[in-house]
Amino acid sequence: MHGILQGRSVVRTGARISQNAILNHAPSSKQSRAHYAAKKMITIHKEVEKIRNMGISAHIDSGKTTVSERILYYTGRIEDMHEVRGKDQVGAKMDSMELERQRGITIKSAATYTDWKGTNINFIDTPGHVDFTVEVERSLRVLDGAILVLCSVGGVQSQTLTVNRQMKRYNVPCLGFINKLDRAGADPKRVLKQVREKLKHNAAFVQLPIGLESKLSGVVDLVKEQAVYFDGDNGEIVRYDAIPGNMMTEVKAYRQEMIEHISDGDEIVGNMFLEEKVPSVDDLMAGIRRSCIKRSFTPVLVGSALKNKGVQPLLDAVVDFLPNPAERVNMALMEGKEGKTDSIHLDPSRSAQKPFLGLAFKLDIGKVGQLSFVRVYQGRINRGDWVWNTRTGKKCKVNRLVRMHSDEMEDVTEVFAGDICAMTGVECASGDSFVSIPDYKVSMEPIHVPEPVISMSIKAKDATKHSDNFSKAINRFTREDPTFRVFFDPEIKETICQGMGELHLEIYAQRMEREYNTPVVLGKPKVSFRETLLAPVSFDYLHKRQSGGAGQYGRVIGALEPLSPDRNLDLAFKDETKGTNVPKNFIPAIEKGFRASCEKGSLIGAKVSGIIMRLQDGASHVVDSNEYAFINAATGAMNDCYDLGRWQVLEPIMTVEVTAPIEFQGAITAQMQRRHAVVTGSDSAGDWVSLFCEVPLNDMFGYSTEIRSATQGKGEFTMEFCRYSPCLPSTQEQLVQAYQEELEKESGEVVKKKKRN
Ligand SMILES: Nc1nc2c(ncn2[C@@H]2O[C@H](COP(=O)(O)OP(=O)(O)OP(=O)(O)O)[C@@H](O)[C@H]2O)c(=O)[nH]1
Repeated sequence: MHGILQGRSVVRTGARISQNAILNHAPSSKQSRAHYAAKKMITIHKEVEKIRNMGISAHIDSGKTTVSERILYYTGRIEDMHEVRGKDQVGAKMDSMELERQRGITIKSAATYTDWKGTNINFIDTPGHVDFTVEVERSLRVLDGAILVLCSVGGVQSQTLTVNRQMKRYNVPCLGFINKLDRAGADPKRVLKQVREKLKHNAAFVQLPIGLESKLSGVVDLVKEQAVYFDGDNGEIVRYDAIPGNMMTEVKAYRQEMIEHISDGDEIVGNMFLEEKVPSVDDLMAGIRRSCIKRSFTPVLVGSALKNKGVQPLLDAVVDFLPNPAERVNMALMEGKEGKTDSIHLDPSRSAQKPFLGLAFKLDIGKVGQLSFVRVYQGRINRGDWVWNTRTGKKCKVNRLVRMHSDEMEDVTEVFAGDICAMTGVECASGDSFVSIPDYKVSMEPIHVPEPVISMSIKAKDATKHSDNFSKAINRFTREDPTFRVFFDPEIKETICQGMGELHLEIYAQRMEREYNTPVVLGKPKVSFRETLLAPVSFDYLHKRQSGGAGQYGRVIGALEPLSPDRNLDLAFKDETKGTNVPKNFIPAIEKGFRASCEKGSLIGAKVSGIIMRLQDGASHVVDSNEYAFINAATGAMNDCYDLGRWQVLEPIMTVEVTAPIEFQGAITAQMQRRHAVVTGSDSAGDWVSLFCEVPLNDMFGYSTEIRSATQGKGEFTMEFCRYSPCLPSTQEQLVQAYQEELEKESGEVVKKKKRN
């Protein structure tokens, strides 16, 4: 009853509004320039209630960049809209890199800010490919809310699960936006079901689509009970109208469902529900806001960014439901007594009363030098101020303070808690904290950086001509991206790069050629295996050299133990010595020797992890003990452990989702089984089937070609890192044998060279 009455009242409001069609954004050809110029002068120093820091995250190709482009257009930040991979060859604003525009994918997250109905929205468009996952990770670390974009056909996909985990890790509230309702096969109800079942969200529609696929004409706002249409050439005129008569029953049912879900997530609306009181529109709006911020309810909106439908209500929802910076609890670590750290609450007020604290979450090294993207968590900072890096203790001057608009910079003089800005002149690594007072020993928790899983050899095609540029490029890329690592392997005399996937490394190779004029050759991709210990092993090693010259003396006694499987990528060291047999000043040298020995294991020469060295005792000499002696003692102890311990190879296991027309289900299942997959589930929608599996990365090489040929080019797959697990005994045997042969070949060559000499 309630719903229908509300609906009628909206018919009147809608009719009134439709006559005076609201222009949320008016860049019609005549007005556009004046409108754009006026909008460009955005007030920066808003009160905290008028700020939103939000991200747009999703699985590959769900439409994040297209949504961002519409947001920029409707808020007057850009004059024209361009499509990702559009015919005009311009590309979307947020995909500013040439390679992004060419390939139609987002590689780097891009930040910008805009203004919607008086609220300042800072937002970051993030990549969808799992290879660039660190970009999503660090963006979500500093944002207060997010839009989770879902494709109305694809639904919840593998990368949606990753993004969802990342949001959970940083407790980021989100709105769901089911995009691409214009596509054939669009099924938003199925997607909502998946959001509930697979992502475990207490979610409900707050909008319903009016028509689907080619008949999509607008959306129904279930809270305010009105239809919303998007008129004009680019959907810039938002027209509110009465709900179509044929949708009344559906609207009533889904509104009731929405109220029930809000009640589950919000106490106040929940009590009204129990007392059978009818919540007003304001009650519902407030309830959605409270529960969305608490992450106990996820409002789901719908639309089609490409067809310009549903983006303005999405912006309204960002303002109405996502938190302002003061509504998030931000904690920092404070150095306490005796090396202990305490968690402290940060003050979100936009004033200079409390000391400044900012987190550098991303670096971009370009023409202006290092541009450090910083989220301000407390206090204020002015251009020209001095700041201290809490990790290095270094003091640096903020030469320039800017706000980013994709690849453009706009200078500002000061920023406050809640702002996102970029600074030049400050030296840092991504994840460093800055403070304005040197003895303010407070820093933000670091950003989670996933371990690289794949490696390839890399070299400049013309090493003599391009060695300088090659080093410059490597230096820049490794500083900007903590998941891209490069090192020289002296044994095989090759430079090795490691990353999150083949695409990740290929993109860097292409960027070297484009941006540094240095064509490079990549070797075959190799999996980054690990080695770990199966059972504890004790050590007692004396390193002694006391004949002639300065002596060396150091003895270490203790045990090497495996860590629990959930810590199989960690290395730990514990000093359990009592007394002064091993003087405390030599403990760091022992740890150094231990960690250096873990760089290369004895089975296959891979990194060693998942172990703890417990140092329990040892011995020293008054004259001959020094750091070097204890480093050697630790190395000797590790060599003994390699000989005496039982070791095992670990390999990266990937979560793989294969999608193909249903007639190929048998073929893709067989393919996966041949690749030692463990099938964890399957799902079908219409004529398509999705297979979910866990597969060793080592067995996934060449799969893109194989799936294409087995499914007439129709099948596709996505994969992402899941965990490291022990590899099959047969795989371990093969790897060990190959490593032994490699070693023999090398030592054979050494012997031959010596003979020739
Ligand atoms: N039919 C339809 N296509 C859309 C819609 N939104 C985006 N697309 C298209 O989907 C493709 C991917 O869009 P993007 O905006 O690049 O998606 P993305 O999520 O940013 O992509 P990545 O960052 O590479 O993961 C492009 O070809 C878009 O034109 C939509 O609402 N309907």
